[in-house]
Amino acid sequence: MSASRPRTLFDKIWDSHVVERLPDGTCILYIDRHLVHEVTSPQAFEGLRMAGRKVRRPDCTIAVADHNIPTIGSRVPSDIKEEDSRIQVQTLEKNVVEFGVPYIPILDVRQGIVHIIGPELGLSLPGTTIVCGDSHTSTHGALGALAFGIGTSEVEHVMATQTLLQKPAKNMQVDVSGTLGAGCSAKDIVLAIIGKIGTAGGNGHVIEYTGDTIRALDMAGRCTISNMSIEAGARAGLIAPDQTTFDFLRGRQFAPKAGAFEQAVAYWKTLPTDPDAHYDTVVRLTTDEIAPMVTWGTTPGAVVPVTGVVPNPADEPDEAKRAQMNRMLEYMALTPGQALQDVPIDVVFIGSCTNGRIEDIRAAAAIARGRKVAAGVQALVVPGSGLVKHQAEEEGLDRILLEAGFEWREPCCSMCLGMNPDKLTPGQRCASTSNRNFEGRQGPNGRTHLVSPAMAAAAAVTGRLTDVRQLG
Ligand SMILES: CC(C)[C@H](C(=O)O)[C@@H](O)C(=O)O
Ligand code: SF4
Repeated sequence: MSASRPRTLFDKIWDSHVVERLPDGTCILYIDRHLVHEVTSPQAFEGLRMAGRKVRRPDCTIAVADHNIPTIGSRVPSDIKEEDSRIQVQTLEKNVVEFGVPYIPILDVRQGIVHIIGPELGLSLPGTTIVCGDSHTSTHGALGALAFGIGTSEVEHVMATQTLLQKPAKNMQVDVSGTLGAGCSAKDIVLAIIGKIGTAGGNGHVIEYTGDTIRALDMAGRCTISNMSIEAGARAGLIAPDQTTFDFLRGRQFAPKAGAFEQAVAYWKTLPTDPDAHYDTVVRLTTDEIAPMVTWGTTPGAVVPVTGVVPNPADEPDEAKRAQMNRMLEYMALTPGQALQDVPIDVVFIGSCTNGRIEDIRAAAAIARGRKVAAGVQALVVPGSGLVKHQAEEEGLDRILLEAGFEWREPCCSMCLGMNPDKLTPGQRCASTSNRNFEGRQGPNGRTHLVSPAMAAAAAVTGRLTDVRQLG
């Protein structure tokens, strides 16, 4: 492959990590960083054990438990009540010792959701390849890393070889331009993107997000967008590194230090897509298409501006889509034409690897300040990591939220998915800052409306889905 051909950011990272290209185009890619959690690693470690193999590069591997940890009460693994959860966490703690893998203990302040702590600790760096047995590994693409979610057998393969077999992806550009309107955030951008291209819109592609709206976002916002690339069907998301990225990484625990950092920046500056590089698919949005968004169905693409109404399946010409809409409305207990803002909610969840960063908690606290959670509503705020929690407490955000009647919890995936005690009960309706609204995702027969942190806080104080712009 000629080095002079204009290349995308994706092409550059890919080319620099190919160990071998097989005749059918499949490549063996070198993996720089392997993030490990308790859910998808037990069989992988077991496979190594059976084959008598080691983890080849423990120094490039780091483990943390996040999905199964309670956010309240004892966080000591042997105290976890649910058996599967307890076994997964205890198994991870046993495996990391046996295989010499660095591990962030649950009671360490750096513990948190794997996709929050990667960027936060400087483990996720521009131009690198990052994998994790978790679909939202796309998050790390916000720093200009090629980051894939992988399956458990691939987790074992990476542990054993530090490489991964991958077919090349197609390049997709999603360009967003304009100044974001009042009350809008990165979450609204990505929900609008998925609403436009659909949950299969990115199939087979790696999405690179470009445009002045993306450039203006801080790292938290960029992470939110890249995180949900997977909900658009894409293999990964990418945002070219720039000064915002470099400033964010400087001084972080695992980022290069001193002169090595400046050298790294010089390399990182060569990564952005060359002028005239080819994208297989291009999608453009302007901020005129973005309002505070809310999902009404059970896929992230079933989304409308909060000022909108529940769509009518009768208007959908495609029979299969119409049937799916009917099913979604039945599950969500909504009727066509109903105004979203009239929909009462029972629970609010602010957290997850999509929106569990300090900036998200600040946005929620700004709405909560001086207000009260509506009667009958349970509102959880779950920081994405111990460091986020600590920072929020330094800033007094916990007190603002507690005074308003929100619960302030310990870091974990929490109510993003029902793998720990934080679950919806059947029929409960939740305004959630997480990324998936699938049937039963937050608990059996729970109903999820995906929103931004500010929108979630607004729903908490009014007791219904609410246009945050009305709260000023
Ligand atoms: C449990 C894990 C494998 C899963 C994933 O891959 O994404 C989870 O994190 C999720 O968000 O559904
Ligand atoms: S916070 Fe949610 S989406 Fe993120 S890793 Fe945990 S379960 Fe998956």
